[in-house]
Amino acid sequence: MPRREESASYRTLGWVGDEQTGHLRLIDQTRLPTEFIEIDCRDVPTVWEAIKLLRVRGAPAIGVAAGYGAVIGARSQGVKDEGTVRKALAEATAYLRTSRPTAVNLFWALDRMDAAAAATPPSNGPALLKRLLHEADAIAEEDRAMCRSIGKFGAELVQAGEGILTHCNAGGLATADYGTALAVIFSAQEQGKHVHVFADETRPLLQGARLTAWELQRRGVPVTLICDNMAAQVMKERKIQKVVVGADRIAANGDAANKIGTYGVALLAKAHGIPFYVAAPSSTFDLSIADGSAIPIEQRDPQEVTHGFGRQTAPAGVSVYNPAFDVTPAELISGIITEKGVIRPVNAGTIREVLAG
Ligand SMILES: CSC[C@H]1O[C@H](OP(=O)(O)O)[C@H](O)[C@@H]1O
Repeated sequence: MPRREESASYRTLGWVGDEQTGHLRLIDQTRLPTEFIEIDCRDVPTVWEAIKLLRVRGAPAIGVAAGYGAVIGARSQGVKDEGTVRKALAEATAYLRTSRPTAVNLFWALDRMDAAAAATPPSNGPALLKRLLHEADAIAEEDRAMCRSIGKFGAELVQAGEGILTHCNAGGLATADYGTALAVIFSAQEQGKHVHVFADETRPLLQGARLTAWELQRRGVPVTLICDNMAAQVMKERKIQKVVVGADRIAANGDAANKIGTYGVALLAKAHGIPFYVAAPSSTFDLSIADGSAIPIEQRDPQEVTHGFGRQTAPAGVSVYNPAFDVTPAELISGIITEKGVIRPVNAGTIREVLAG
């Protein structure tokens, strides 16, 4: 049963109860900003659907949701027999891997859940399930800590009074808490360095208009919403001194996949001499791929484009191209703000050095 509640401080998602009878609770982000609805996920298909339909979204938040989804799946065929729990976990993680292809955090989290089970010596079903919930909780807690550290390092780059442009939503809603790109802004604000944010609405699903503007308003950060096609003009008018965005998967050389439109913003920033930063935790790096050409780009339902805003906005049968992400080459990125420090210049060597730190 959905819960309607506008709490002063919200929790994007989290576990409620114990490992045997508890469940995942998450804000249904498709209902924001007009409705604050939380949904309780008690089976794996509900978690899968929540990820697929962006009820929960944002690379780190998807990873956290997948971790808890693995716990729900592991107990789905009974808890008593340990072999049954192991088999159910494997089926659940394999299924959750099919929900969305681009955010590497999904696969990173599910790998962690599978590895936690493999590293747990034979015991019994309840003990294994408790261990799995512990791992899912650790993924969430680590993400909270990484976001605050990203905020700390990122805020050092911010000057009071700057105009900062961001694209899509890389706020608390995209993570376990506090965000990545928005963490930079929240942390700067907490240090008394107030900035003005220009938020791209981010078609077709409007994460910027619906979610970033909502988050910033709630925290008292001045925000101006712009259409995606206005970014060049606000840069030309010298309203923007910095761009900070999130990421869904960063290759070993620093090429970064993020919401569609990010690559264009990076090109505009370059053309206007504006620093362009990516903020992402180490769990968003995929060092198994050399460059961005290997990042799978999700293709989404054409109706997201033709039936946005609650009405049909294109002729029936029109051909639609709807990639959900694009890849910004490392040479357009001034620095990558991680929980371990700022990677700059951005290249395979500096990435290895900072992530190893
Ligand atoms: C902090 S990662 C946020 C990242 O995820 C978003 O994609 P989606 O809304 O489709 O999950 C977007 O690329 C954000 O930058």
